[in-house]
Amino acid sequence: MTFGLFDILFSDKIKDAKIIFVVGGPGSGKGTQCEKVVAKYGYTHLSSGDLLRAEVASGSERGKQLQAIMQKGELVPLDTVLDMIKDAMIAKADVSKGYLIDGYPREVKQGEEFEKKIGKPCLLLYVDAKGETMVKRLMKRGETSGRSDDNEETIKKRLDLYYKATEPVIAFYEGRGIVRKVDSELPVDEVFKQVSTAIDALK
Ligand SMILES: Nc1ncnc2c1ncn2[C@H]1C[C@H](O)[C@@H](COP(=O)(O)OP(=O)(O)O)O1
Ligand SMILES: [Mg+2]
Repeated sequence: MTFGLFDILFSDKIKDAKIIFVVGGPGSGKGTQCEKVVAKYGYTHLSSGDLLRAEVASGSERGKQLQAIMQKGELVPLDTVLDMIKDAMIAKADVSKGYLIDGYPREVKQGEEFEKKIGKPCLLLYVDAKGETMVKRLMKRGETSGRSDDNEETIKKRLDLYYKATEPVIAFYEGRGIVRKVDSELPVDEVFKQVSTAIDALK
């Protein structure tokens, strides 16, 4: 592996910024909590799903390929997501005190690649809700979200993939002692109290 000057400058810029992974099933409430963290702490919120959907909306060739993958409820290629996150982080490097990386890593390998190319997370926020709760919320969100993956068939696939691929991510970082679980069965503001406690504890 080689490092260019650009990479060195990048790591220098973000080395003091906190990196928080926000992990939880589809519809668990990651986006909802991240918005509140942005408002209270001024962190930069980067949702891998939103970045990908923006690429789809641009109508680019890459966007068309991504659309097909996401509609099936599958994971898009690792390098694609990581490049997008990195570009978005660079764009905010001068102003950002911290980054909320929402919906990434989806699998252990993605976490490892992120650390190699970008840096180490100081916290993994585990937004936990029951499967049935997530399905209910997604079906409701699907009424207005316009998201092509908020339909019953795709939701089931996304949940299966979450349990299979993403739960091991939580176990992986538990080994490092940086996981804080919040109970997202509770009302939004109650969940946010738990989120705040976890963030306030960061040095
Ligand atoms: N604690 C909570 N109680 C009730 N509804 C919640 C909730 N957190 C989120 N929601 C709602 C808002 C959305 O319509 C839906 C999914 O939330 P989201 O933040 O978009 O989830 P995610 O980003 O994890 O997919 O559930
Ligand atoms: Mg989301």
